Amino acid sequence: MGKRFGAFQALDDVSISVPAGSFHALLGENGAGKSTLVKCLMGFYQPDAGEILLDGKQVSIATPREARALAIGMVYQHFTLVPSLTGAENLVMARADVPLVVDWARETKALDAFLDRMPFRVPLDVPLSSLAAGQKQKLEILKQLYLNQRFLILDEPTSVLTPDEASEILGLLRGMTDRGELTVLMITHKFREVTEFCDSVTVLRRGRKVGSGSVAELSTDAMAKMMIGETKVPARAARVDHGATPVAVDLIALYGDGDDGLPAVQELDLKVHEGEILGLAGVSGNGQVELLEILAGQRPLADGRIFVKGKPYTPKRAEMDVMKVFSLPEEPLKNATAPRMSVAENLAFRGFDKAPLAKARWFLSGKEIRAQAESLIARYNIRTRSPETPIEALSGGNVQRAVLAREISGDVAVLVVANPCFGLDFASVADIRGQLMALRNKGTAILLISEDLDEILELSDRIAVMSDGHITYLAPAAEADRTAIGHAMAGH
Ligand SMILES: Nc1ncnc2c1ncn2[C@@H]1O[C@H](COP(=O)(O)OP(=O)(O)OP(=O)(O)O)[C@@H](O)[C@H]1O
Repeated sequence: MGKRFGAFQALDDVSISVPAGSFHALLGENGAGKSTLVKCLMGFYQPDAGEILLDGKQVSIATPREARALAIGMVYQHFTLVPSLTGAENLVMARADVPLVVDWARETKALDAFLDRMPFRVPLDVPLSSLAAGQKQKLEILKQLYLNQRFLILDEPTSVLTPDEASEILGLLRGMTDRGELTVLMITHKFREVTEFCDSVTVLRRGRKVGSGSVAELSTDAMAKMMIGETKVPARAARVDHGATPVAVDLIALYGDGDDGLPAVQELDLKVHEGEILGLAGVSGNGQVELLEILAGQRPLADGRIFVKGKPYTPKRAEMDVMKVFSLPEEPLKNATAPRMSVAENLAFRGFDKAPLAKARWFLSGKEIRAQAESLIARYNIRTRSPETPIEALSGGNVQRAVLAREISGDVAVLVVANPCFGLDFASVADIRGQLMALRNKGTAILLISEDLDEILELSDRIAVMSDGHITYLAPAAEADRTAIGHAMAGH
């Protein structure tokens, strides 16, 4: 298969073969071409070279609808089901032949019979929004099985799950492939998932296939080497001991509402000191997103007070600018970029109205904006064809890197980040975590919101847990206890 975007060869003569009933991993660094490959298989893109053989027969897949008719389905990193509908409604509505008037009594019976044949169950009678992340992801998979998809493409399916949930779901899928009920092609950045659940692996680098083989015969090191070639993983800056430092951010009795109008952040108190990483753990959906949005000025504060370096702080652009408060939200393409604007323009959002990017505060200097972009692209290793490329054309990991570059490249007093390494390959994870540590060492106060407990344990000076909108646990990292954190996360 080959695929070009303009002059850029995103996939170059890549062949991959997935035997029926096997579990195949697709590995590669950010921008390697993994999504492009599966989008060609799903009919989102048309490959411009190569062919697809299904059960030995050549097929053409012009649209996702045609992929679906061939029993090829895909599960994404983020949830795609409708939160306000129940599981049953989501499943039935996803069908191509959904009738004008649904006979719910009949459908419920049919769904029950369907669930009886499945290796796992999910409550289908409650709105999706009331299910935990693991349950939602199971339902995404059940939906594909309900639609009779027998070749499942999973794009980093465990990013939003806890390690236990991830193991459970991959274990169940592995059981189905072992019984020959399913064939799986999974994009992942986690070597553990490859070694524990997959039979074979293909590795892409810069659009080309650089290796493949049976998992049993490949070491993690060999796979890592194939992914990044001779590139060196940067060594992490050591944690500098600052001793006691002043409070940089003081959050006092914060309240904020969620999208449903119900309180999402409730009586939240938290301090982050200069030169400290405060790790905020929690199961997703406990108010972390809303807290970040309040601090980033994207959601109104219902009540409470925020101080930055002792001064009252209102999260508006002008104050962020003066007090040097920066943030990286989840899903940065959606929440922190203008997708169709160029990489250079997106990188200029923080400073476009100031010298040197603007002259006399009114006239933007295209030359300066481009020069700044070129320097950030080089420094943060953002893989883009040019600074003028729309940011939505970058791979997921590179969008993440671009937004981080914009937020952390200047003088940063306070940084609020949510899942900064989401979807990044292992070398980029090391790089970004190193950058966060270096910022902390320079004195930045970092509030690190993450669903990855290992990330929190690795980076934080102190660890807090957020549950049901407020802080339920707080301890210095050296004294933090995994079990106690787990209990606090579960709301005990
Ligand atoms: N629609 C598009 N237009 C232009 N270029 C694109 C488009 N989609 C992808 N690309 C480019 O193709 C390359 C491969 O991107 P792809 O999304 O396939 O990478 P990936 O391996 O899935 O990365 P990640 O792990 O970050 O998701 C990237 O350099 C990207 O910028």
